[in-house]
Amino acid sequence: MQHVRANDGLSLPAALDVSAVNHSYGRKQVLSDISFSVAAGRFTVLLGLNGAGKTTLFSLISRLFDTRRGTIRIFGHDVSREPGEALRRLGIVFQARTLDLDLSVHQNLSYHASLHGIGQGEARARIGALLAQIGMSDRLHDKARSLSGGQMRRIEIARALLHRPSLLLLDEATVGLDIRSRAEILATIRKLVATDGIGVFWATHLIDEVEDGDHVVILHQGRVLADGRVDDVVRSCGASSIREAFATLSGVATADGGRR
Ligand SMILES: Nc1ncnc2c1ncn2[C@@H]1O[C@H](COP(=O)(O)OP(=O)(O)OP(=O)(O)O)[C@@H](O)[C@H]1O
Repeated sequence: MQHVRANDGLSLPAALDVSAVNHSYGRKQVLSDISFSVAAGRFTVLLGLNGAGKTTLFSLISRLFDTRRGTIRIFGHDVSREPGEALRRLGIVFQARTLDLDLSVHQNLSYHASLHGIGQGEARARIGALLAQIGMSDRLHDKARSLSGGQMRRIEIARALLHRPSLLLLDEATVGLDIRSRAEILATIRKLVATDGIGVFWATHLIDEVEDGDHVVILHQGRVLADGRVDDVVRSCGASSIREAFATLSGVATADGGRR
């Protein structure tokens, strides 16, 4: 594995630390000895083809699945031993749509706020601020089913931020969206990192969503092939771009079929 990350976490715990994690569905092993960390307050990309194991990894991090081998820590808290402490620091947007289509935007968000024990007045204030941030204040009372795919995604992002997590996980958040919506969502998330200091772990198979200053974890067939700053990973492969580095490491032409 190309492991080029400097020890940039210093004495602070990483936002996410995954150590020697394995996962199998029956006899089929889909994650093999996965280890990497995600620094606080930074945009880190989990890059891998469809089927690489990204969703499985997210299911383990969020504790949808039990981790049987290995450990996962969120800001130093083991998700198996201290799930409450770990998970309250985590916001997650899954690949599959999860809004209740028959409820309004407000109802979808306030239900989530109440699950996190946020009082009604505080929830109203946070919902107002988040909808303003994502440019959707005018849709508060609209039914979720009346929103476009990109708008639904933005509401899901707002919902994931309501309890003010320090680490936000997004699994293929731009899948199925047009180019403009993709760019808007990615820009919204990058801005969150820059202005609010939130750490983001962004899973994608689209190489054009990766920028040179990002950190990247390359996952391929259930194994971590590289982990570090994009420019360091590129250099350590003797490549001229992250696209070429991915091809060199995985033996597959590109993660996204060569799209630019
Ligand atoms: N419930 C399941 N039972 C058996 N195999 C599964 C199950 N879920 C996923 N897999 C297999 O595990 C491997 C990893 O799948 P996973 O969904 O984690 O990958 P991914 O990188 O998220 O891909 P995608 O972006 O297509 O969702 C694949 O080979 C997949 O077929």
